[in-house]
Amino acid sequence: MVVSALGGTTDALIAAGRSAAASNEAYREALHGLEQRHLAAAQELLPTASQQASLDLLRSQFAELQRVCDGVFALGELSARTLDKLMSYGELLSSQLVAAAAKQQGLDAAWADSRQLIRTNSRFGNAEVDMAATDLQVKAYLNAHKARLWVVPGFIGADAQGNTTTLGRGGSDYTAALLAAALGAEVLEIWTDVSGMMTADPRLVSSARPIARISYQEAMELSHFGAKVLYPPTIQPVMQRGIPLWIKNTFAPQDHGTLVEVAPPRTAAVVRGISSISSLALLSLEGSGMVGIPGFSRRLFAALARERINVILITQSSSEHSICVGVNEADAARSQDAVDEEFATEIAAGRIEPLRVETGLAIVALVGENMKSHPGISGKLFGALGHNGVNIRAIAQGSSEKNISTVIQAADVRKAINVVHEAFFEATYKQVNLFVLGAGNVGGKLLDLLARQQAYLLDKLRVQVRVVALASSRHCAVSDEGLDLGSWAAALDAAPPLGLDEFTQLIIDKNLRNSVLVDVTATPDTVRCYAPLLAKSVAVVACNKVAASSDYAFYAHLKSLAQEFNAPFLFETNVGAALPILNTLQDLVRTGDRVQRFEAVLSGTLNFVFNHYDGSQPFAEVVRQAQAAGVTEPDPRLDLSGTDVARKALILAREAGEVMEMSDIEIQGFLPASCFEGDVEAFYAQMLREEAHFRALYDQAAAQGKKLRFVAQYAEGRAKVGLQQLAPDHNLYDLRGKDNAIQFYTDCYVEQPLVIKGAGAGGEVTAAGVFADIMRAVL
Ligand SMILES: NC(=O)C1=CN([C@@H]2O[C@H](COP(=O)(O)OP(=O)(O)OC[C@H]3O[C@@H](n4cnc5c(N)ncnc54)[C@H](OP(=O)(O)O)[C@@H]3O)[C@@H](O)[C@H]2O)C=CC1
Ligand SMILES: N[C@@H](CC=O)C(=O)O
Repeated sequence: MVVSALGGTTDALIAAGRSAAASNEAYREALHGLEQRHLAAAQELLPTASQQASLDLLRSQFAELQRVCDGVFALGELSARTLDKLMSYGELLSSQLVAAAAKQQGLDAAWADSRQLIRTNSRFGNAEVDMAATDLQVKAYLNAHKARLWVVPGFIGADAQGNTTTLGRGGSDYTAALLAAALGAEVLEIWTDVSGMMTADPRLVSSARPIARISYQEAMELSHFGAKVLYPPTIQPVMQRGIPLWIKNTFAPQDHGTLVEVAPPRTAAVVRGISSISSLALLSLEGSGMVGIPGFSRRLFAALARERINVILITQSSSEHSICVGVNEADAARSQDAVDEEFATEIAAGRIEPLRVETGLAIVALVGENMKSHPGISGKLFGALGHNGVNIRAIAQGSSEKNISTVIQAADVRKAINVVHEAFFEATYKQVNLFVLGAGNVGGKLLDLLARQQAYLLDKLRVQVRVVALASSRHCAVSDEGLDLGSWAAALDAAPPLGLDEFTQLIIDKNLRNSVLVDVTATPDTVRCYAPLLAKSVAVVACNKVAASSDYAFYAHLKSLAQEFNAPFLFETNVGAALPILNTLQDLVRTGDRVQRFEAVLSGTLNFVFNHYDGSQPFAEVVRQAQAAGVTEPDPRLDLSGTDVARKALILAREAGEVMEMSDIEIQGFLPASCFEGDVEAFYAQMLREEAHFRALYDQAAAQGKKLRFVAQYAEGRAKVGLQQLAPDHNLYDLRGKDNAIQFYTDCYVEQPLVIKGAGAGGEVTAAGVFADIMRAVL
């Protein structure tokens, strides 16, 4: 049984040593606290009658420890050798206590000093183990001494001169593995405080889960990074002897834990886990003077090795123009000096550049032995990162394909590791983070719809939709866990205001995976946040038509940002609400078809009005009913003037490939100009006064058995919108309620048009269309 120190002891001993070296007498107090803690542990562990020997032993060892620290205090210096000696007390004390307790339990137990077992070199602080000597010492010791249970301090060893050395933080696991290997143990169990190796660092990924079985190679790859469940060197000794290694949780022994073995059974998951390492610096040695000349890499690595700088990742492009290595950020400055000195002549001659050092980086890596037989793994990895705006600075993959490493900005690690985890672990749900602007007619319906569908999405699609921020023009509610959609209105009412720029910055700063801006306002203000968000790979879903019908240059800029940054910019509901009009048009264009012309009824409001108005009640009253039914724009004059239809015609023409501005659309209005003087109430009042005008329009059409329809027409680069009287044989005659309809004539649909028809306005259907766009953006 190998024992590590009581929690926090090693750190406390280091701190005590450092204060002593800094002439700070606080070390005495610290040692006293540690002593009390160990004495209390002894009293708790052993029966009163048999405590004395252990208490005496502890006191004498603390007296020794005190003398060592007094020496450090007197000298004002803490050497690596003395620090190793200081640190060793943690394990020496705890293991002697455990040995005493084991004997008390009636076990045939004995304590062995690992300094007599583990032989190392004299590199104090992180000594290297002499495996052969250790093997011999362990066997010789156990042959010479007899006990059924040996209790041994972990973490420490001794050099050939008998000086105490340490094996690196977490080194108790390593001690156990060395002993298991020397003894040819049947199994090695590591009892720790987590239930095994996890698919990702659980501090970063809440859905990370324990890995039941894993190969030595995979465990080695995972143990280097992230949540260090296992001290990395631990695996080597047991792997060489094929000794199975269990990682179990002391606090949940019933949990399965992780079995590390030669060949775990194949599972559906080709990726076993995802590792991450922060505080990385990328060193780039570049220059045309390197191309085709052997020896540059040897000199680069030798310069780093001389400084004892550990290289974490290596990559070189086939052009040989640059070599790139990843090192610990703490080693960056020393690396720069060492490499620039090594290549001083070539740098002076301009053959290579001084070493370029970039800090603030991190590695996210996929680990899995089965990846080698599966194409598409790296594609999926890069796709998942790319879709979330995570820029990959460097890539490394050996031909064994056990590990695919990507170097990214440290600020992106949490997002990156989560999207990669979502992409590779089926049982994991995908988290979608919404930032919603607008909670009016459509916005409110959307939030209620999300509330109703949340459970379905989680259960059936494994998608967790969260509204992280919700803003109206006066309030903004934010919740990192996602707002409770059952009470969004109360949360919004109680929330403070937030400006649009701050709202935009909030989305960028949160840097959450699968982020979507949802614009369900009608204002021109909000569209200014689209470009900065798309440039951060945040998807934009808008039923607000302002952006797509603004200046062509702005519309085209947003479309190109969406393409460049892999961020969907979706606005299906801009035309016909949830009817699949824009998606169908995009399919036509994508497949090389060309729209020759289209004819459409695109205003739910006007269709509602002309379907309900027959002179039996005032025209203005029917418009009010349309507004009450939620089909009009917040300002109904946009509908009645034909502007809303013109915007839709413009968006359709642009999506068909036309470069067109709003001023190119001919709007043939049918309302007297007087209706547009004043505010919305004045508008209604004036329509009432103009009732005769509307009655005349209706009567003329009805007299010929025709219906009034406000029609948008586009043909060969020209578009117009206006009121028409349609006969019963016209495709756009037979429309109910707030229906929209469009007929496309294209190179493929020459005689019989492609017709799309159905409810084309209203809060519910529009909300459903926005919801569909959100899903399209993230799935
Ligand atoms: N109705 C329909 O059938 C269809 C509608 N649409 C589009 O849906 C959009 C929304 O329409 P509708 O829901 O009726 O409009 P509403 O007027 O009912 O709601 C608009 C919402 O936007 C909020 N808002 C306004 N300015 C800002 C701002 N600067 N920042 C944050 N929030 C803001 C408003 O807040 P506050 O209450 O504080 O002012 C309100 O919550 C429109 O663009 C419309 O064209 C698209 C297709 C069909
Ligand atoms: N006000 C619009 C709503 C959808 O865009 C309409 O009437 O069609």
